Amino acid sequence: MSNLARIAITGASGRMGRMLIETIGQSDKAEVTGAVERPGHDWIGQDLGLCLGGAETGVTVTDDAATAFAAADVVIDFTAPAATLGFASAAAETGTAHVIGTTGFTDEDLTALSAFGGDIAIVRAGNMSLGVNLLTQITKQVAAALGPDYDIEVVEAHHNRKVDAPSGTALMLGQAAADGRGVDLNEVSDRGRDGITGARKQGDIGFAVIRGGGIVGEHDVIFAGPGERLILRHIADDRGLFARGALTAALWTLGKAPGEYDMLDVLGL
Ligand SMILES: NC(=O)C1=CN([C@@H]2O[C@H](COP(=O)(O)OP(=O)(O)OC[C@H]3O[C@@H](n4cnc5c(N)ncnc54)[C@H](OP(=O)(O)O)[C@@H]3O)[C@@H](O)[C@H]2O)C=CC1
Ligand SMILES: O=C(O)C1=N[C@H](C(=O)O)C[C@H](O)C1
Repeated sequence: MSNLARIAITGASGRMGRMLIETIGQSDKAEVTGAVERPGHDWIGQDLGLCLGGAETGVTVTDDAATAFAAADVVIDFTAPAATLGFASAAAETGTAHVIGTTGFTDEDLTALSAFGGDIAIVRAGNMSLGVNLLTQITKQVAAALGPDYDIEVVEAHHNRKVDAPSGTALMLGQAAADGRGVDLNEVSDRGRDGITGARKQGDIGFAVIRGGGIVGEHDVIFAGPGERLILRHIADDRGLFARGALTAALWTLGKAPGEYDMLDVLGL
């Protein structure tokens, strides 16, 4: 019997789903034992490897999440908010840990997700990379050190297929800046400027969004002060970065008590 961690992938045909399958395929610690797609998807009932244009894997793509999750130790989920809520419920039913990379949740979604942390280990992060999670810590530190005459702006750029804005990463960085300043992000965030907006309000944390081409993910945190600007930047060069982070998180959940965790917990930052 294999001692590899058994992983189910949701949204298997998506950009991140494919990258996760490739990354886990190269790992000597884990294997893909389940692949889930939405009902009616072309891949349902087909062998996962053949769907991806490779050799047969023996894993049949399914729309029955509960059955796929029951045969796995952990689910890795990069899909969409409504889908992830359903998958969290199924994972809680089967007692399977859930690693969530999906972004674009509302506050209500996040409250609903939290409830499942009582049943299973959930790791959720808007960005699974070491660099971005380190950057949240640095952002918090810089925001705490600089006074209110340093305006904080978060600028993010992504590919033209991305459906949510600002990105999950931008929101993590904005939250870190707000934490550093000891303020509530909801009260200071400025997320859309157009027309006669009036002057910038001191203390606001602004968000600006660029969408185009195949940009994997770029984030700047700008501290614009009197006579100087400090810019903290992260650039993701390829999606394998996020998949490797998600695999690290998945392996970390093995044997973990139920609860809500993030990548700071996983990475020990
Ligand atoms: N945390 C991180 O580090 C990262 C997070 N992300 C986030 O991950 C998410 C996915 O990104 P990406 O892979 O680029 O997006 P894609 O659109 O390429 O992939 C999403 C996949 O999820 C599937 N899906 C949607 N709803 C369901 C459902 N109900 N049941 C089963 N499958 C479903 C889609 O299927 P269909 O095509 O049929 O809709 C698609 O295969 C986004 O929220 C993105 O922001 C991305 C990269 C890194
Ligand atoms: O949709 C993406 O592609 C990405 N989404 C995440 C986000 O919303 O921050 C992470 C990464 O930047 C890529």
